[in-house]
Amino acid sequence: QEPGPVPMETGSRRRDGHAPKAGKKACARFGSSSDSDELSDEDEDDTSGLPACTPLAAFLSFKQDAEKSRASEVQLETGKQLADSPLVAVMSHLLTFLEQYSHFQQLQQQADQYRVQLKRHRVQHRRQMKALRASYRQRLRDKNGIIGGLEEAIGQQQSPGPPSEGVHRLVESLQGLQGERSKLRGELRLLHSQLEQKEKDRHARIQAFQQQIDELKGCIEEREEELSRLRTATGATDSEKRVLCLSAENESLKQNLSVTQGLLQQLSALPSQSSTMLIKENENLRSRVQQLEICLQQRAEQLSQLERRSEQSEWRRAEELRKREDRARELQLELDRERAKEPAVKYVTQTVEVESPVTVKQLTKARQRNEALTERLSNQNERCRQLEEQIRKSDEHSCNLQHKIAAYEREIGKLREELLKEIGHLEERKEAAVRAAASCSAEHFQNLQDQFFGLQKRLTALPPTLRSMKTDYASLRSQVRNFSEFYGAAVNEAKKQQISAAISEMSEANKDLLEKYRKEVALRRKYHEQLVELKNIRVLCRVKPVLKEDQHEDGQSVVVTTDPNNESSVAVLSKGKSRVFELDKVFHPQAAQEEQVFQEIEPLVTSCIDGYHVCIFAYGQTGSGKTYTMEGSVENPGINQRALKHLFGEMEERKDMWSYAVTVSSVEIYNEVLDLLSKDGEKLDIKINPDGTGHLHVPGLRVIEVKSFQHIKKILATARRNRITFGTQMNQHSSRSHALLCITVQGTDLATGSKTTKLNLVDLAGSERVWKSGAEGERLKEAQNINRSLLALGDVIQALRARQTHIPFRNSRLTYLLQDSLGKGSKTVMVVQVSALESNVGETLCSLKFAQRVCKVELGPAARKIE
Ligand SMILES: Nc1ncnc2c1ncn2[C@@H]1O[C@H](COP(=O)(O)OP(=O)(O)OP(=O)(O)O)[C@@H](O)[C@H]1O
Repeated sequence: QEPGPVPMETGSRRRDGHAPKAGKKACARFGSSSDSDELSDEDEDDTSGLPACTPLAAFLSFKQDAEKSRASEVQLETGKQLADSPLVAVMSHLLTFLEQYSHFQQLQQQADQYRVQLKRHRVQHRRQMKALRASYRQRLRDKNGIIGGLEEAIGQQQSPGPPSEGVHRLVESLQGLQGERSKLRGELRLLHSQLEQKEKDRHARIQAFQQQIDELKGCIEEREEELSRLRTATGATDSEKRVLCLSAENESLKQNLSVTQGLLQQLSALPSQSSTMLIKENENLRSRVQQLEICLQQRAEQLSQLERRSEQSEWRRAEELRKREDRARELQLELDRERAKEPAVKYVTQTVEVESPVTVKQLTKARQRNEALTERLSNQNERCRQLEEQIRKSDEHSCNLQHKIAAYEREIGKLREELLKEIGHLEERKEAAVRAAASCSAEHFQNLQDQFFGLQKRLTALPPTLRSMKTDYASLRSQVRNFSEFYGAAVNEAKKQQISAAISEMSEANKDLLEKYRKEVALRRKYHEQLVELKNIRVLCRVKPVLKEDQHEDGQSVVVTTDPNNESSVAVLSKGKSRVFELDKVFHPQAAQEEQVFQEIEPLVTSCIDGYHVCIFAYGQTGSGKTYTMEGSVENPGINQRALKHLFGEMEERKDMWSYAVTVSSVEIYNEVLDLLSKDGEKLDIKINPDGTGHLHVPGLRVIEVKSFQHIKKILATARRNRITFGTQMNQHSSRSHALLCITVQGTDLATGSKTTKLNLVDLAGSERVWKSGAEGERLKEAQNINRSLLALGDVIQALRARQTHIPFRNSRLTYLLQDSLGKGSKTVMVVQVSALESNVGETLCSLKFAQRVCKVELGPAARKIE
């Protein structure tokens, strides 16, 4: 049963586990909320509830379809379907996982929405705070203006004259207002600090909330990862874990949901707190305004009292003035009356003057009194004028004050209206914000509740599914267990069969290979023998190891290298270039005398017994190890001794069929030909044998017949002792001559006749550069002779290579003596000795070039010397 299209594709979360673009965008914006305080309109639009078409809905519809089709399938093919039930169980597993996955997606969406909502609330709160602060500032400014105006008025009142009692009171009231203002300022500061504190608390709470959301998100992501892992992974043992994990996840989801609800309630509580704070502040402001109004009314009353008092004092003054005027008029009238009675008075006065001095005195007193009264009257008049002036001024002042009070009252009325308007506006906005937040919170709460109920329903529906999954899983596990056993047995069987087949195949192949290898070896041997027979000259190269005594120059490097994978090539590094020489065989510096070097020579020595002339000679610069290779040391003998030992061994093996006679002679070519085996070092010469064979011989040369290997060892020791050596700068025991050990083997077989063969073992003197070896006098002469004879050998080789008709054997005693060995029908081996040191690179190159030339020489097929 195919599961059909994957429902995840229709959801807002993609298969690769990334959040959808809108959600991501909201997250990114929320993360960078510190950068921008304002929330864009787009953000506000984004957060209007859950999406209508969720992946869960799509998934559920898909699941229903799948279940329907599954039921129909079950009805149709009951017996057959039972066999496929594990597959169906796996499908239901997968569907449950998908359900969980879509639920995780929903949770994440909710978390995103919470974040956006929180941000919006925060922005709104900030706006409100900002407006409140601005209104406070404005009010403070207005009050400052009012107080400034009052202060100005007081200053104006104080400047013209001495302040009256009313003015004092006004100043006092102004001072009270100023105190009030400072108090208000203090309150405002307190409010500011409280606001800041609240802001900080709110910020901390928002951060804590954000952290919780992040944790929730991380948890959801972990679950997602785990789900994806579970989804991708298959296998029987994981299913049980999956069931446990899912139940644990459901529990944690429940907890998360309750936490989120609590956070939401907190969120919805936040705007109401801010609104209560605003109401309180508004009330405070109103009470302040009322206080100010009361204060103003009091001041108005005070002013009216002042006016009344001033009116009363004016009236009193006017009354007193009137009384005084009346009195003055009465006095004037009395005076006039008195004046009118002048004669009588005059008479009386005269009488009085005449009659009584007492009366005169009384008269003067009366006059004085009259003058004082007149003065008093004038003073009273002056005082009245002053009072009138003062009354006029106080009238003017009170009029001004009344104007100002009216203006203040107007301003206060305006302010009150504005303030009321503002308060009303703020209240409206606050109520609208509270209403919006409450509706939004209620809506979200409702949504969350719905989801919670949905989740609860699903959770209640989960256990039977889990039980069915468990049973399916148990059956699957038993199947898988049986399958693994069966599979293991089958695999073991197959492996055994495979292994045995492979072993038999391998042994067959090995047999074939062995056979082929044997054939190859035989063929190689055959071809090699054919080649040797055809070419009959082989060139071997031996590289001398770097010894301690050779490193007398510091910083000498090794320039000759051998290739372990290619035994016929040697490379020389000269002037930064590597030159490779191809020879028949190259021995590496650590090659042993027996194991490597002699083994290569051994077949040739054997062929000497078989009836061939064999010549082995060592060539190379002085000190390169020629004598070491040919003679060797007492502990580690060279080719000479090993060849003779091998020869005697072979003869011993063939003694039943053959009888052998071996003779040995040894000559040294040192300026002259000398016999190394005679005691006095007799001088000899090379001649053609008079026996008619055309072979060369040295008349007078001591030829010793040897019977055993021990005997020959003694002869070799004698020859070594008699050989001329001197110390040079290149070699402490430099051989100053070419030494030739000539072994003649005469074998006799009654059936086939007899044969005589020669084995020439030649240790040539080393070529040397006299400026290097420091040769002088006798050594110089020796060196010249040596080099001359080696040159002659080079010429012979060149002629042989070029297949010239005339080979210049007679140009030197060396070539003359080696004529038989280098001529046609012989088997020859040249061992080229080279030094690996950089200081000898020139000589090494010369030796190797010569060796390569020799390599190209063909002596023609070897011929058995059977008589
Ligand atoms: N393969 C080797 N292993 C160890 N020592 C060696 C080897 N080859 C040469 N020597 C040492 O190097 C020194 C010089 O060698 P040798 O006398 O054989 O050189 P040479 O070519 O015969 O020189 P000359 O032509 O002057 O007689 C000797 O002391 C010898 O023991």
